[in-house]
Amino acid sequence: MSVVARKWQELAEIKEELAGRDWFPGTSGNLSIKVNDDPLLFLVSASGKDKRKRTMEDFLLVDGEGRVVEDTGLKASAETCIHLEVYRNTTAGCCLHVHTVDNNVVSELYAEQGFVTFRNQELIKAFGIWEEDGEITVPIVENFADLPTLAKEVAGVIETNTKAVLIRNHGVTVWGKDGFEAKKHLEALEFLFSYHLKMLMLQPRWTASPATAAHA
Ligand SMILES: CSC[C@@H](O)[C@@H](O)C(=O)COP(=O)(O)O
Ligand SMILES: [Zn+2]
Repeated sequence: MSVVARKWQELAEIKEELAGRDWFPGTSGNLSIKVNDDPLLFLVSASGKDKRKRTMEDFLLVDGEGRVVEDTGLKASAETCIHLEVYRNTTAGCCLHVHTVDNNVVSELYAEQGFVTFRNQELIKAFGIWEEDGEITVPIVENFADLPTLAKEVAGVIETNTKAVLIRNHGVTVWGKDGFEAKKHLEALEFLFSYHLKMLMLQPRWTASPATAAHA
């Protein structure tokens, strides 16, 4: 099996799992997986499709400039430029983007602060953070209809330890060294978002930490 075929299958399986969680409402979301480092080549989902369906046309091969390598008449994800920035600025091997109610609400709650930090949660270990007081911070950027502008915003907040970026009232973009790690990071983050919002609903004055007290 060729590398492209292998990576295609890996991404298709991840897509199916995320679809099973209902994380692709209204054709939203996109996924990519690196096929080659240098020159950069990655598979990215086709634009505007129902990502809950598995077809032979789900992904397109794209180069380091975001250009489709082989014209199949399909369009690569409108947000390919964001995936491109992730590959340019990190060592990611896979990048996942989903719109969920939880990630949208958290992005809106902490938009002014520009980030959200999670502490005191076992699942923080999913990010490879094993310290007693480990924490994970997710930067939040404004949403822009102009996608090259949005991609630059995302690139601008990526630091060495950044694993994800929240886009305000839009969704989250998460990555990992491979498909397994990217999915692990995404699942852990959505757990943290959901826990955070449930605690706030039960105890409106609850704060995960002083650093996330902006809503109090
Ligand atoms: C109507 S879905 C929202 C889209 O504008 C976009 O944010 C998205 O996530 C999917 O875009 P796509 O071009 O299909 O990859
Ligand atoms: Zn989106």
